[in-house]
Amino acid sequence: MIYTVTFNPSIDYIVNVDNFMTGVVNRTSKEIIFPGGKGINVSMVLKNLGEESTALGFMAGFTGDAITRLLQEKGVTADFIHVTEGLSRINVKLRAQTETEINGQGPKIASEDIRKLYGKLDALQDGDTLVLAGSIPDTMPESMYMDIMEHLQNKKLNIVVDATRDLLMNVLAYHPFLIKPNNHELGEIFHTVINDKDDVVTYAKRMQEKGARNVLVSMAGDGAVLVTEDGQEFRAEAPKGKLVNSVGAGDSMVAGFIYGYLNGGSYADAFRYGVCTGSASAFSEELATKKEVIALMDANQKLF
Ligand SMILES: Nc1ncnc2c1ncn2[C@@H]1O[C@H](COP(=O)(O)OP(=O)(O)O)[C@@H](O)[C@H]1O
Ligand SMILES: O=P(O)(O)OC[C@H]1O[C@](O)(COP(=O)(O)O)[C@@H](O)[C@@H]1O
Repeated sequence: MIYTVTFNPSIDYIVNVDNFMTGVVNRTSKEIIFPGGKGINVSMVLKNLGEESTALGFMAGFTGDAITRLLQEKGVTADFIHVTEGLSRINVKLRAQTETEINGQGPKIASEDIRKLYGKLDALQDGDTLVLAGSIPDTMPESMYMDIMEHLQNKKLNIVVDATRDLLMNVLAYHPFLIKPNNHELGEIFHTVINDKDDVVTYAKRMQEKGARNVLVSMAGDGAVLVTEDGQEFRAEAPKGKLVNSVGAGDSMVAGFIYGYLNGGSYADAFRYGVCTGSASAFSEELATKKEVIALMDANQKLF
């Protein structure tokens, strides 16, 4: 089974504003609402690819109810813990001359709620995949994902972590199966600017030295790099296409990687599916469908 955990789900409010200006009233030319948050996006894309998963995490308030309902409509199995203080986030994605994101803080999660999550995680069995993805409300310790990995360390799980800074760095000692920073996040960790794929490989290997098993680094329109625990190295340019909505492209890549790994059985398959699923989401308004992913893979065989 695949489980995703989203500590901080969101409603993604994506607005287009032509000629956006600060300090005045702007009007939208288009607006869309999607359920979001990294683990939730992974679950939704897995569903599109035909792979079942259970989305775990925390919901609060009317926004939490709306996210739960939207997921139900999409047929995603979810088992969220409802918390009482605060609201699930509304994350604003402003598409104007440039793209700007404003991501909220999220509700208060009490220690009793964390105990409930551990209760659900105790049902995981050897061979399961667990995705810990996204930020956590800022009232929570940066050791949160590490604590979960420590709690589960006696089970043989493939744990995927998509997080930034200390939340990510703290888990490395517990040998996550996969981490997926983007090139900017990877550079930030080492206080450097990453310029090209050679740099990406260098710093991805440093993440392996710190404990990560496989490191997938996404580079938006510049493609991706994967270094694996068995010493393989994969590089790919991104498929070419018209960028429509990049929100969720990284999460789609994680879903594609898991799907490719579980169904193809090799890191080469995982990488190919990861890149094409990320790009298929970037090229469409909504998250990638299986048809879009397959079409992109067929058209881009030379990239891999
Ligand atoms: N403009 C784009 N053109 C083609 N592919 C893209 C584009 N943006 C994202 N992708 C695909 O999605 C993957 C993840 O995107 P990225 O923006 O790096 O993730 P994140 O949202 O986590 O920063 C990329 O590696 C690439 O395969
Ligand atoms: O938990 P964080 O880091 O604030 O990110 C949450 C946001 O990231 C997303 O999951 C999209 O992530 P990606 O574009 O990196 O795939 C949105 O749905 C959500 O608003």
